[in-house]
Amino acid sequence: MSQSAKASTVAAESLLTAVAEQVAGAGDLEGLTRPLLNILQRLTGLDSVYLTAIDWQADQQQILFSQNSGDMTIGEGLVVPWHDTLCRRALDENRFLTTDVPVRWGDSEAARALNIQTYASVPVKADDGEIFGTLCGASDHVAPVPEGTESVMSLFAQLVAHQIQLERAASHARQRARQAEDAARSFQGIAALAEQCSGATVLEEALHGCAGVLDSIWTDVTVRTCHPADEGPAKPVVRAFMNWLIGQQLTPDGAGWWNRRDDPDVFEAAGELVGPDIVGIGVACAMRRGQSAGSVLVLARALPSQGLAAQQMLTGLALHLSLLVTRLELRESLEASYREIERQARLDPLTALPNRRQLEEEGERLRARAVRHGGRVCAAFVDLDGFKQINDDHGHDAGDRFLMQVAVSLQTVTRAEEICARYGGDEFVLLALVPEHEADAFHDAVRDRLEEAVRGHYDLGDASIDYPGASVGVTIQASAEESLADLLVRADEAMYEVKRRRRGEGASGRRD
Ligand SMILES: Nc1nc2c(ncn2[C@@H]2O[C@H](COP(=O)(O)OP(=O)(O)OP(=O)(O)O)[C@@H](O)[C@H]2O)c(=O)[nH]1
Repeated sequence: MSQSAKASTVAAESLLTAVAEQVAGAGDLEGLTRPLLNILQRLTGLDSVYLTAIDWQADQQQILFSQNSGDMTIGEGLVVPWHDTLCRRALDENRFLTTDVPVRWGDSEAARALNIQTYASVPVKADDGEIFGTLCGASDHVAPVPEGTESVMSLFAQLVAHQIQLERAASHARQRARQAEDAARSFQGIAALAEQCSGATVLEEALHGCAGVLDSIWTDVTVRTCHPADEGPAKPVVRAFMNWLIGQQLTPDGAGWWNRRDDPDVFEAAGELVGPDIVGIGVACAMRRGQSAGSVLVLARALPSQGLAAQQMLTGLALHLSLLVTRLELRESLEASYREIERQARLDPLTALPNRRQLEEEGERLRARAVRHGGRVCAAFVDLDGFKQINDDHGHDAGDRFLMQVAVSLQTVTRAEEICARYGGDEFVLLALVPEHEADAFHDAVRDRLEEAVRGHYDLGDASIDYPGASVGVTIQASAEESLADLLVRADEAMYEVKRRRRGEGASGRRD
């Protein structure tokens, strides 16, 4: 091997060693590129060597890293229109080296401005052929670029392209990881929102719970709740949102995000609530028959990082709130039905007076009051004399009409603290609380009151009758301990005593 061949082999080996060291130690694109530019400049002797990036969409080329010597300075960060560059011309002509730039590419303003005479350029290409940028060298004089420079620059360009691809892959992976984290947070958030809605027994409770969840997962937001019943400060914003939705002619799913461009007026209203720096407003409404029954309002000073997921989260929340409203409505109407059934079960269907079951419940309450406050329970048994005859003479319907009118009369003379019930057939019972020292007077007064109430003229449809009156038996508890059942038995007996007397029978007559 000749001396010069030996020398060039040694130079090539030391160059490769230097490059290998730089590549191994490079932490990022800059850490790789700067030493490579340094080696390249020493190797070529060109005034400026640099790496560029091409933005194909913006039609621009930018100097990323450069190394300058002599009079030529190609500044880092410099951006030039791509179509005017020497790189574009070199690429188009597939030309590595040009030593007569002013002659060949005299139309390039950038080359004229920088006074470039010699120019070398290789593309920095991804594996799939995408051109990231160029690796270049330039001098303001005719520079004798050594043989083999093109291969070295191509090798360097490959190393740079490799590094760019690595960094892009890493950035892509980081982005995917962030998206996965965001998605996980969204799912957790939606699960937490669903839990708030499924556990709530009133809408306001769910609205506040969900507002708390959103507040904890999103930063830079103010979360408010709004309910039609409250005239809270968020109400104008929510109303504007609903109008906006209707204006969009969307099927309102009750959720949305919008920005200042969508409706500046809404942002004015929001600004008055929490300050002017709101960039986004989100609303999730509990929908009831196309109207908002209540809402959660998000006023964001920075859009939640979840982006699209943030919208989905509000849509999901609106759905859960709307389901809750439906569930609560169903429960309410079920409860109302139960209450009505319960009420009906305590009423006599013909006269609408309390029936025997309710009489017994109320009677026990009266007994308890008698024990607490002193006093006695008074029971008055009313049996309509000759009722069977009314049925027989005028028919069952007329008998019904008679019973209903008697019930109205008895109800009319029943005082607020008393209870009057249909005990069965043609029997009615009145229960009252009597102060102990008034027992005797009350006994006669209640009997007279009831007899008087029942006696009189009745219009029974096809017929009318003058009814002479009922048998009324009145008893008062012997002591506060006497049971209601015993009291009613005694009242029944007293009534029969009266009935027997009224019939003019002997005292030993028994009930038929
Ligand atoms: N129209 C009608 N009749 C009823 C109703 N419930 C019971 N009755 C009738 O009421 C009558 C009551 O019988 P009684 O108490 O023996 O008849 P009464 O003529 O009043 O006899 P005394 O009590 O001895 O005076 C029976 O004929 C029952 O069929 C009802 O809801 N409507």
